[in-house]
Amino acid sequence: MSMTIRRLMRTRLGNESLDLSLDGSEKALMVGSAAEKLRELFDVLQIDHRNDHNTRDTPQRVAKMLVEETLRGRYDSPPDITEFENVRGFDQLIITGPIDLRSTCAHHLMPIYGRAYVGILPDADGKILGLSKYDRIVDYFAARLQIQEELVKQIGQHIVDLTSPRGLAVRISAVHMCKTHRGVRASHNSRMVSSSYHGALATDQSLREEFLQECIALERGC
Ligand SMILES: Nc1nc2c(ncn2[C@@H]2O[C@H](COP(=O)(O)OP(=O)(O)OP(=O)(O)O)[C@@H](O)[C@H]2O)c(=O)[nH]1
Repeated sequence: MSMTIRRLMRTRLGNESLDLSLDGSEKALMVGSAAEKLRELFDVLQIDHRNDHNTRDTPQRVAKMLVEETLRGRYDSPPDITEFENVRGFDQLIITGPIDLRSTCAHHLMPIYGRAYVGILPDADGKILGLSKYDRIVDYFAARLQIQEELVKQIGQHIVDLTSPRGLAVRISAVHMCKTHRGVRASHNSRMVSSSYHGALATDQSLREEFLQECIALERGC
């Protein structure tokens, strides 16, 4: 069996990335295999994708969407980051958001959508991360099959590993369509809020309050 195929066949948790990102030809191979399985699924569901003008290309379309869009955070490398010298030794809380969040529920494969906020307490002797990179990191981890508790932790841990700040907070407020569009059919306003705190933001109550107040103010501004 070729290395390429073996790499594609390795299994991982739904919100973990592969050890190595996939290149274009490996992704094409994955899309083709997934499309074939989706055609089988349509057959099981008695959807005549061969003759139905609406669903004829849907298996291929869905396979491409999964590999290249909604689950791409499993197959791509993490976003490149730009760091700047913290020449003035800035050591106060920075809060960025709202960051639009688009993810997929691990249980029913339904969309999760909402907003993320990141609070960073930089190290005066450390580096400063380019602001847009927080959005890219959120998007990268969201593009997997997720549950919200693990998503906030993955985002937070990645930023801590990259930049070693004195403190970090990640907060997500999101609608889970597995709960609003089916099952219990909850209100479309029903949200889940979860946070992950690291370093000084985990231990210093006043810093957490400052972060939460700013999140509320930023949320109100939407
Ligand atoms: N804690 C947590 N639960 C989630 C999240 N996303 C979905 N869920 C819940 O996970 C559960 C899914 O497991 P099951 O109870 O086996 O699913 P189900 O029988 O279809 O349940 P219903 O959704 O109640 O119809 C549901 O209660 C979902 O609402 C999440 O991010 N965090």
